[in-house]
Formats: sequence, C-alpha cells, structure tokens
Amino acid sequence: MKLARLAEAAGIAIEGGEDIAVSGFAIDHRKVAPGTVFGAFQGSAVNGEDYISQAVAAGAVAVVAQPEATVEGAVHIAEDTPRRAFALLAAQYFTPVPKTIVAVTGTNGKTSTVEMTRQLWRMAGERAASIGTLGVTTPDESVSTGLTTPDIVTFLSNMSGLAREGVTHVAYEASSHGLSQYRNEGLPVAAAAFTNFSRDHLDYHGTMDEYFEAKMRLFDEVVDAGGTAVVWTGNSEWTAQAIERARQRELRLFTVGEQGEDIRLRARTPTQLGQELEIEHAGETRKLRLPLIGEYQVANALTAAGLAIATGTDPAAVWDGVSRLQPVRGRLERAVITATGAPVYVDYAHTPDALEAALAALRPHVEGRLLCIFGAGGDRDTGKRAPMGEVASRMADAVIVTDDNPRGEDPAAIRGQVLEGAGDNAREMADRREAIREVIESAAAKDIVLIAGKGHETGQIIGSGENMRVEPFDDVQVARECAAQISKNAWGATE
Ligand SMILES: CC(=O)N[C@H]1[C@@H](OP(=O)(O)OP(=O)(O)OC[C@H]2O[C@@H](n3ccc(=O)[nH]c3=O)[C@H](O)[C@@H]2O)O[C@H](CO)[C@@H](O)[C@@H]1O[C@H](C)C(=O)N[C@@H](C)C(=O)N[C@H](CCC(=O)O)C(=O)O
Ligand SMILES: Nc1ncnc2c1ncn2[C@@H]1O[C@H](COP(=O)(O)OP(=O)(O)OP(=O)(O)O)[C@@H](O)[C@H]1O
Ligand SMILES: N[C@H](CCC[C@H](N)C(=O)O)C(=O)O
Ligand SMILES: [Mg+2]
Repeated sequence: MKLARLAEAAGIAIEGGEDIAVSGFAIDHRKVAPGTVFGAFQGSAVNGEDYISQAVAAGAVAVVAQPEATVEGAVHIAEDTPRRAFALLAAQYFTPVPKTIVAVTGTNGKTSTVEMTRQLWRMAGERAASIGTLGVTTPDESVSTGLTTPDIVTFLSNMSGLAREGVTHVAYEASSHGLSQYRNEGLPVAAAAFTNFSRDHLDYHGTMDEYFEAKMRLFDEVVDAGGTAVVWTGNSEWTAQAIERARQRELRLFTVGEQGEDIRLRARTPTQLGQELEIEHAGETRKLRLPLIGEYQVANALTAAGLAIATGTDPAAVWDGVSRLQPVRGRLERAVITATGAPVYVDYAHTPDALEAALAALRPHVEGRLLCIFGAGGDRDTGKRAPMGEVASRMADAVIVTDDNPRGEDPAAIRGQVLEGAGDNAREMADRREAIREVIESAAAKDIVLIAGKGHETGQIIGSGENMRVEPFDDVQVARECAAQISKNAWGATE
C-alpha cells in the first residue's frame, strides 16, 4: 500500500509518498522493518523521538512525530498530536475491520461489560469478540495481551485479524490510559458506554478532573458522530456530566438504571444464586432472572444489554441472553467452598469504590461473618490505599491486608498506608498465600470469604525494571489448594 494513498484516506497532509510502499507500522524502534511507518512519541518513561535515527536505519520509510522532531532519510509526517495521526494512518492500513464495534469506559465494570456484551451478541447468533483486561476473547479462544488496552498497532491488527476470521461484532475496553495515549483510535465506533467514575489512577492523571477528561475523549472524539452513548445512571455528579457531554456531541443518548430512560431498573431481589430483576424497556415491563450475584453485575449486565440493543440486536434475544449470562473470570468468582461450608469468592476490586461494591454484593448472603483479604498495587495511585482500608474495615467483619503486586515499592510501606485508613478489625500479613490459608482455616459455616484485588491475575509482580519478577500466583487456585489442604488435615490424612 502506498503512503500517499494511506495519508489521503486518513485526511493527513504529506508531501510526496506516491512511490513509497508501506509494509507495516511500529511505535517501538525495535520492531521496525524495511517499509515500516514509525510513530515517535514522547512517553512517560522515555522520548520515542530519541530513536528516530535508529528506526530510519532499520528501514522506516516515514516517521510520524511532532513538527520540532528531526527526521532525516524518511518522510516526516509532522503533527502536533502524533499519536492521533499515527492511529488514523494505521487504521487505513489494518483493514477490514468488524462491522459493529462498541467501546466501554468507566472506572469499574469495563471488563465485565465488554465480556457480557460479547456473550449477549453471541447468544443472539452473532460472531462476537471482546478486547480488554482479559485479553482478546473470540468465539474460539481467549488470548491475553498483557494490558487492558493494547498498544495501537496491536489493537488495530487484532481488529483486522478478527474481521478476517469472520468476527462481525467487537466490544472493547477503553481505559483512561489507552484513551489519553490514543491506543484505540481510527475505527468506526457505533456506540460507547460509560459505567461509573470514582477514584483511581491519580498517579498518572493527577486530578479527578483530568482523569475524567481522559475518559470523556470516548464521547467527545472516539465514538462516531451520530453514534450512541449508553450511560449507567448511578447517582453521581460524574454521570450527569457524562450525559451532558454526550448531549453536547449530539450523540443518541441511551440511559440505563434506576433513573434510566431507555432501560429502567424497577426492582432487584437477590436470590440464592442470582437475582430477579424487574425492568422496563420500550414501554414494557418484564421480569428477568440474572444468574449472577451482586448489585454491580446488574449495572454491567444492563449496560451490556443497552449496547447490544443500541447496535441493533433483537431485544427479545438480549433479554433471553441476560438470563443465561456466564460469570466473568475473577469477578465475584466462587473459587471454593471450605470444609466448614463457607464460600470463598475472588474478585478484582482494586479501588475503594469497587471494594465497596464487592463487599456490598456479598453482604446480603452472609449469615455469619464477612472476611476480607486484599492489598494495593505498588507503583500505582497511592491515595487510594487508605480509602480502601477504610472501606474494607467498615464493610467487612474482619480484614487481612496483604500484598498485591508490590512492583517497585516496599510492600510493608504499602500495607502501612492501607492500614492507616483501616480500623481495629484489620491486621496485616505479608504473605498472600498464608493470609488466604489462615482465613480459610478460620472461616465457619455461615461465613463468606472475599479475596480481592487480583481477580483473574496469575502472577505476583515483585520489583521493577531489571529486577522485576513475576511469581506464579492465582487467587482461585491458591484458595482451592488451601481449602483442600485444610480439609485433608481436618480428616487426619497424612502427606
Ligand atoms: C504509563 C503507561 O501507560 N505507559 C504505557 C505507554 O508508554 P509510553 O507511551 O509512556 O511509553 P514509554 O515507555 O515512555 O516510551 C515512549 C515511546 O518510545 C518507544 N520506545 C521506547 C524504548 C525503546 O527502546 N524504543 C522505543 O521506540 C515506545 O514504544 C513508546 O512509543 O505505552 C506503552 C506501549 O503502548 C505501554 O506498554 C505502557 O504501559 C505500561 C507498561 C503500563 O504499565 N501501563 C499501565 C499503567 C496501563 O496502561 N494500564 C491500563 C489499565 C488501567 C486499568 O485497567 O484501569 C491499560 O490500558 O492497560
Ligand atoms: N458497575 C460496577 N460498579 C462498581 N464496581 C464494579 C462494577 N463492576 C465491577 N466492579 C468492581 O470492579 C472490579 C473490576 O471489574 P472489571 O474488571 O469489570 O472492571 P474494569 O473497569 O475493567 O477494571 P480495570 O480498570 O482494572 O480494567 C470488580 O471485580 C468489582 O469489584
Ligand atoms: N489495571 C489495573 C489493575 C490493578 C490490579 C491490582 N492487582 C494491582 O496490581 O494494582 C492497574 O494496572 O492499575
Ligand atoms: Mg478491565
């Protein structure tokens, strides 16, 4: 494909390029091969512009970079927002793409919502996939990408790969990092959802307002003009602002929730294994059985239903699908029931709001004590730690603060910061496996155990840079091993 043609289709002005053939795109100079367009971006760790000459030496035919950057020996595509221009250009190269694409943003619930949207489409007979924290999930397999929002080249090539496999519907998760770094751009996005907004990632965004602005790029710029904004109507001021932004862009507004205009949640009754919902849609009231526990999953399931309906799926098939939704890996996943009969749940709550939602989800099912084990990640927003301690202490009966990916920080210092917000019912225990073992051992028949923070993760990240190592650790698996070991001991079996 010729550079000039790609640029023209992307609406980017360049001089020449008629004879230059493009054979790929890269944002890391180590991935440049002859014929590559290189995106040189200023990052938070290094400046990609420092690698331009090495990229050209490796065969880059064009470099998308700020006007001030020096490019010799290749076409300089000079743009003030090079990440955006690069995305638009690359999107012309990675084709075809699935015909129906939707995106989900919000502090919590993105992974659950994209996964449920995928399930609803699939049950309605579409070939559907999702992209997010759990990786790329297609009708045939699930492959992890490492990040919630992959880099732009991986993202676009995944999208066209999915289209080539015959996938027609994709729901992707738009994290605030991904949005602010233009990691998913350039594709037609028919509908975008906003789940909720609360504290996280202030290490990166600085203030709540800036964090919100990053998310709002989804409504302001990424979703198609004339597309749909699906908004879960929590009670927060942020929801109202998101609705206002959708109005300003003249998007079709589709609101969901207790105050929802399009899908109204009229009643919710927890049952032993799920919940009964009464909803109103298109002037009709209907009762649904959601086979998942937790109020927060109602928000995600109905937001997913909104996305499916907004993209033309038959509502009858959507409502039928809601009653058959499968649990999302690591989100209130029941790992095991202890020998005494206490269920042990694993959840990915890693913000104060999510921890509150997860504990609130379990509370109606608790007849004895609610026991909670969690930690906070290193090299991440430090200000969320004490509020997480406060929430856990307030909502659970007993709390153990342990380690969760300490990365480059001193784990004891992280635990200390969490404990600053916690009360007398909380204590610390560095070793996560030990903490899980002890709680499972002490859990009585009517207790419920929540192990929060790592969800689907399969490793404990310790150290950073060259000293970084990942020790295998899977909360679900560890809980099962501990429960099995304890029941074996209880029955007097020998090793
Ligand atoms: C802070 C952050 O988000 N960093 C991400 C970002 O890096 P950056 O653009 O700042 O890159 P940088 O490392 O400073 O390098 C600048 C540029 O130079 C290039 N480079 C760099 C070195 C070199 O030798 N040659 C070279 O060309 C890099 O490819 C890059 O284009 O872009 C990189 C490529 O896309 C990501 O790998 C990297 O994710 C890091 C590893 C990370 O930990 N990100 C986390 C915080 C993250 O993004 N999380 C969110 C999830 C949040 C949530 O779910 O709530 C996510 O979407 O995954
Ligand atoms: N709608 C919701 N409201 C409040 N909390 C939620 C909601 N959905 C999920 N949570 C909480 O957040 C955790 C993470 O959920 P999920 O993975 O779906 O969110 P996410 O937005 O993708 O998170 P991340 O930013 O890490 O990718 C859940 O395990 C649960 O504790
Ligand atoms: N995507 C989130 C996940 C955090 C999960 C938690 N286990 C941690 O490591 O903090 C982040 O990168 O902040
Ligand atoms: Mg996610």
